Amino acid sequence: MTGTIVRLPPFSSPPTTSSGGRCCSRRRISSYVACAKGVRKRSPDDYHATVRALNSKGRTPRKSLGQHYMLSNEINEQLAAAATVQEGDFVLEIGPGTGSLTNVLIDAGATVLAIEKDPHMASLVSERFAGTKQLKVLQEDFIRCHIRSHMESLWANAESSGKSRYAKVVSNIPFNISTDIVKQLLPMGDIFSEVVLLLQEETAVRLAVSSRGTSEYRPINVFVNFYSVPKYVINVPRSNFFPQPNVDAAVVSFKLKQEADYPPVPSTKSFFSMVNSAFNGKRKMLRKTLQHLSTAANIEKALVDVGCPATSRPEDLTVDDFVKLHNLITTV
Ligand SMILES: C[S@@+](CC[C@H](N)C(=O)[O-])C[C@H]1O[C@@H](n2cnc3c(N)ncnc32)[C@H](O)[C@@H]1O
Repeated sequence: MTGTIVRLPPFSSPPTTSSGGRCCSRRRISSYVACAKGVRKRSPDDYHATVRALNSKGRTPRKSLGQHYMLSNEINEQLAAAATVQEGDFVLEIGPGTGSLTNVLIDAGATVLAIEKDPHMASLVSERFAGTKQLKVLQEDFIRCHIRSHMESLWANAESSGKSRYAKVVSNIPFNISTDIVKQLLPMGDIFSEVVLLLQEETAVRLAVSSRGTSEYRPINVFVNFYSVPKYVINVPRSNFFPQPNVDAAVVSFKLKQEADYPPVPSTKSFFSMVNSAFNGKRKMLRKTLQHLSTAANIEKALVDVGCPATSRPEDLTVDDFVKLHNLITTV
């Protein structure tokens, strides 16, 4: 891939929203950036910075790394605003790419730890911000890295200056590993206060909107609501990325709970194991799917004690209902 010059469409004037005068569907940029309703505004600076950054390394975006670069500075600012990033904050950014979001975070006064798997992009972003004390770039795979120890070392200096030992996560992450990232981050309420991610729209809806009683309700919803308070922030049309993905995206924020605020279960391992079993037969009643844990009669009685019908299916239960049921029918 190295040596291939990335050609974005020529750009001579900033496209604006459909309500904002000049339309983005003008011929010059039409091949990559289709006019879309909703948020889409960017300055020529963002656009040219992305082109320059990619061209300087002769990089073609890699599909396997989910490299769809954000072209809209306005959306980067909305990501930062969703986490209320401000002077003195510590921010973890997963996958800085060309550094367009990194730039917004640094401008807001945050100290940023950026973890980038692609060595070319890691060196690109390091060069772009060379000399900036507010940024540390690590070339690592986030899924495999020891994020706790990285955060500890970031805090090591700051502790003497009395800054908080909490960080925020603000990232435009690769869609193909977004669920793994969410699963890794949400139980880290002891080091992260909020997590704001740009996700595939479908994933965003699944994680932040699907709720009890809907056919989309899954174990992941119990997990997300156990560890956090999720919020769907804004839809981001696919036309804001280069190269354009086949799907739209959305910003989701997760306010992380501290351990003391987790629903009270003696063992999270046992709890989530029960939740997974409960959803194994989604259309089946819990008295059947949880038979390995207790007798059908016990499960029915526990469900009634929880305040649910004895014939409940998994999609009928809130997180609290699952917690109470777990604590009644397991002996962990
Ligand atoms: C969707 S792009 C976003 C780039 C940039 N933040 C932006 O908004 O334009 C995802 C970025 O994550 C990087 N990436 C992919 N897998 C990763 C991993 N496992 N750990 C860290 N970074 C990863 C990619 O190389 C790419 O730079």
